[in-house]
Amino acid sequence: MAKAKKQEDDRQIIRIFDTTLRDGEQAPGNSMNIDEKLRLAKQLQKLNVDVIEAGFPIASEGDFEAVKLVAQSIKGPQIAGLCRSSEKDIDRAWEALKYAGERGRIHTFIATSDIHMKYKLQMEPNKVLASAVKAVKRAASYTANVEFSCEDAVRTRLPFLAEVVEAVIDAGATTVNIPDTVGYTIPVEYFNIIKYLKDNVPNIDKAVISVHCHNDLGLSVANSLAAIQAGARQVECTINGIGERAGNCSLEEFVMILRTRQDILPFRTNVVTEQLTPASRLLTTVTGIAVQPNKSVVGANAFAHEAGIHQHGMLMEKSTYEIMTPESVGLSAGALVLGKHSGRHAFKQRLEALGHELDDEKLNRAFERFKTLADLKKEVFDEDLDAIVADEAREEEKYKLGHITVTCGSFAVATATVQMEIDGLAVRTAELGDGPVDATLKAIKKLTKTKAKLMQYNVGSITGGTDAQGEVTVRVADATHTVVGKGSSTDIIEASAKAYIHALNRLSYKQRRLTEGV
Ligand SMILES: CC(=O)SCCNC(=O)CCNC(=O)[C@H](O)C(C)(C)COP(=O)(O)OP(=O)(O)OC[C@H]1O[C@@H](n2cnc3c(N)ncnc32)[C@H](O)[C@@H]1OP(=O)(O)O
Ligand SMILES: CC(C)C(=O)C(=O)O
Repeated sequence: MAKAKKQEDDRQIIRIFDTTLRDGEQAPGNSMNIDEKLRLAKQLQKLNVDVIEAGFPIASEGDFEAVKLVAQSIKGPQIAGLCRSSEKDIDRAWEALKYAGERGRIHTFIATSDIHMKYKLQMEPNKVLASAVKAVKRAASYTANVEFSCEDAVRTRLPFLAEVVEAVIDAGATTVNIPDTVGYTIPVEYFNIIKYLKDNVPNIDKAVISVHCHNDLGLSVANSLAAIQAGARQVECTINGIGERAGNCSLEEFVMILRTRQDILPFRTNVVTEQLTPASRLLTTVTGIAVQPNKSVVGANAFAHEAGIHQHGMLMEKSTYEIMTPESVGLSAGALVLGKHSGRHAFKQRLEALGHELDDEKLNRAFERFKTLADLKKEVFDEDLDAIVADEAREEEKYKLGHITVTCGSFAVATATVQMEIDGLAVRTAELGDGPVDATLKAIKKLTKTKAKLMQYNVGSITGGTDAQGEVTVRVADATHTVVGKGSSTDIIEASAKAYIHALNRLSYKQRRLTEGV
């Protein structure tokens, strides 16, 4: 026992820097409002990540407020905000981050590759170097917690990269990030870049080396792993691997590699891995973007054994086909079955285990919806609960669905009568359509007078069986924003209406903030 504990202590800590709320948000359809960022930040706190990058404060008033709120509310992890190497960005970042005190981290960056310096920044290398040093000094005048990133480090000439790294450490950077901004490198090359810096930058040990890998060639996790083997001690990653273009290194995959291969990897993280599935689900609930079923660690099939030979092996001895347990990533095997006889305590406890915290009013409404659903379905699954919470957690809704009546059939023209509340006023109309869903959405479009376009419509079922809830996801765009809306119900017409109204509410929220300059 003591020996195992000693081995655990001897393993080197890899700091987990979560950038779901910043780089993760940079993927289309993933942008989050202030309340959503705070909900996710609370889950990241439970996950016990070391750093939460909460946003890019100068990007908008909304992002500024979100970083500030996260800095004020979250205890434990450090809170970072990203900024360019310019005084106004850095000053603005600190205005939001100062609420986290010593845990506030200014993360400033500038690109160092020839291609970025020449075409994008249109700056000579010596000017970029001077700008990096000036930025770090400015940031260090506010806090000792300064991270500097050499954007596009992987395509940077190595001697210049080493020169920049040495200079920013001298200027006060305590973490230096070597990003693979465009997801271009491969493990052995990345290992050599980190090793080169370890061997050629005299003051390198005064800072933590961080890595930030994109997934354009599907190598972000493998590259992050190679980097820690070469000496990096912070890994930047996101829940579900979301992020700009093909995304970032997936937090759950990276963390579970270190946990599962303790036999050959002398590293560990502080992450509470049992919170991984709740974190993944909460993100899906917030963005409305599902993870693919075969996604490692958190996909719906990650622990599903289909083939007879596998099932036989599992029945004899789980380790024949299971390299990590579902419980270790927070899948609640053996949890209480929720159904129409369940009470409020079990319901609340299960929601909390899934990462959902609702205030009393929302909890009561969610509980009522759960009971209604339990009357319709034999068993209520975790996925059903996620869908209920997704509906209840919504804030400030302009549009509310009342009733829908649909007539349709092989010989009938589909007709939908929809009743809604708009800003508290009851309104009603009827429309014909090419099928009941089309008629319903047309009626909603008419009532809301929206000019937004429905770009995508998908319907699926949350669980199996003909009593399963249908889950509809829509993508809707107006002139300035694209949003995703989700709705669920055992009736797919109602699920469609809910998804469409959810998207219109999100657009209206964004429009309001734009008009208010937030
Ligand atoms: C690799 C990454 O993920 S980097 C982070 C990406 N995230 C974001 O861009 C956040 C969202 N961005 C925004 O809201 C806006 O782009 C803002 C507010 C940051 C800037 O907006 P604008 O002032 O309109 O500039 P715009 O985005 O069009 O162009 C970027 C400008 O910053 C400059 N710039 C880019 N990176 C840096 C840097 N690290 N340091 C200093 N200047 C930089 C560009 O050269 C360009 O300068 P110019 O306006 O003098 O030509
Ligand atoms: C600014 C840095 C950290 C970044 O996001 C990237 O290089 O991809």
